[in-house]
Amino acid sequence: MSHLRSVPCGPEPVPPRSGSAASVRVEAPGKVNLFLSVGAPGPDGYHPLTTVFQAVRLIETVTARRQPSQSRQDITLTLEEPDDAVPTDETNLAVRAARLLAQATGVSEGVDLLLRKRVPVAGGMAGGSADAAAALVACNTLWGTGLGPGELAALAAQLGADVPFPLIGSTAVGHGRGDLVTPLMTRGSYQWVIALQERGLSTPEVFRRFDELSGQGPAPIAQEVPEAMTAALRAGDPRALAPHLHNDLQAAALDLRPELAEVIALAEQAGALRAIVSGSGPTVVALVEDAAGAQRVRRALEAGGLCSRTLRVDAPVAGARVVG
Ligand SMILES: C[C@@](CO)(OP(=O)(O)O)[C@H](O)COP(=O)(O)OP(=O)(O)OC[C@H]1O[C@@H](n2ccc(N)nc2=O)[C@H](O)[C@@H]1O
Ligand SMILES: Nc1ncnc2c1ncn2[C@@H]1O[C@H](COP(=O)(O)OP(=O)(O)O)[C@@H](O)[C@H]1O
Repeated sequence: MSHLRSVPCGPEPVPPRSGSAASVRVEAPGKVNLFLSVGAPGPDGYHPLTTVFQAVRLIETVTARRQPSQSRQDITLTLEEPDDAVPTDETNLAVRAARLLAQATGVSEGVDLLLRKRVPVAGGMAGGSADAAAALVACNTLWGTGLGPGELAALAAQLGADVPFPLIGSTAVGHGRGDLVTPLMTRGSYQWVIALQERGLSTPEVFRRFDELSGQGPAPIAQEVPEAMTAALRAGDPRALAPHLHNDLQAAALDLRPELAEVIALAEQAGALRAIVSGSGPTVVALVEDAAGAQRVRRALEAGGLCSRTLRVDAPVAGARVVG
């Protein structure tokens, strides 16, 4: 089913705009879920969510380059740093995004995409979704297709539940599959220590385990984000936010990867305000008060030997935007 109603889809291909830029570079952020309430799956297999996304300073970069006019008109993707875990074919979310935009707008031009990844792959931080959002914005600019934010969001939702959020970034509430996003007013900056795992977790597998663990059905989904959480975010108060961090998928992720419970415990013992699994995991994110706190938590995690790497990032940051 198409979610896109107002995009021109006529049979006439849109000719390339002469004189426009040869390349467009776009940055888009990864995310953490500050709150994730999951309901029972619907007939399409998708679970209704009430979630709070926060965009973190782990930035994906997609550069869209115009192809020489005599070349085959195609969509190609190259990774700046080759990674076996990231496909470079038609299944890459950035390629799917470019193709969907071309189809929706009748563009016949190709594009070469160059992708620089900084978000851990299959880590529950929506790196692939950020790539798709960045590719939509980059190609919309390169091709001069002129879709507005609402039209891009509708295409994004067709690519994946997590794709609309990196278009807007900052902090937002997600409903539906997580694709219906509304910006949330927040203040201040939040410091996170990110504990990475060598091996990712598959999102569908985590949702499946969630269903298994829920037996007769999960607890009713939270219809709204708890007021205490939105108040803490409005106040810009990480101490007040910490007790309200919540992830319904955490039990499923811990069931699949029991060692993550130790990662969480280590981070909290080292002084993190709170540590939780990010989205479907296996990345654990620890909210810390300041740089000194971050350093203590990173040291403890690295000494514990239960994660492959740690990073320190701040949040929130802006959504997909053209740079350079
Ligand atoms: C769990 C979350 C939380 O933000 O993020 P990640 O931790 O994976 O980044 C998201 O819901 C993931 O979104 P995303 O990764 O875009 O999901 P999609 O590609 O649309 O769907 C992949 C699969 O996940 C399951 N899925 C996804 C979203 C949803 N609301 N219900 C689901 O059941 C379905 O099995 C679906 O086939
Ligand atoms: N651009 C992309 N970057 C990363 N993974 C991608 C991309 N396109 C498709 N994939 C596939 O999607 C899977 C999950 O991607 P990712 O967005 O990194 O994780 P998550 O869904 O946990 O946030 C990867 O294992 C990979 O096979």
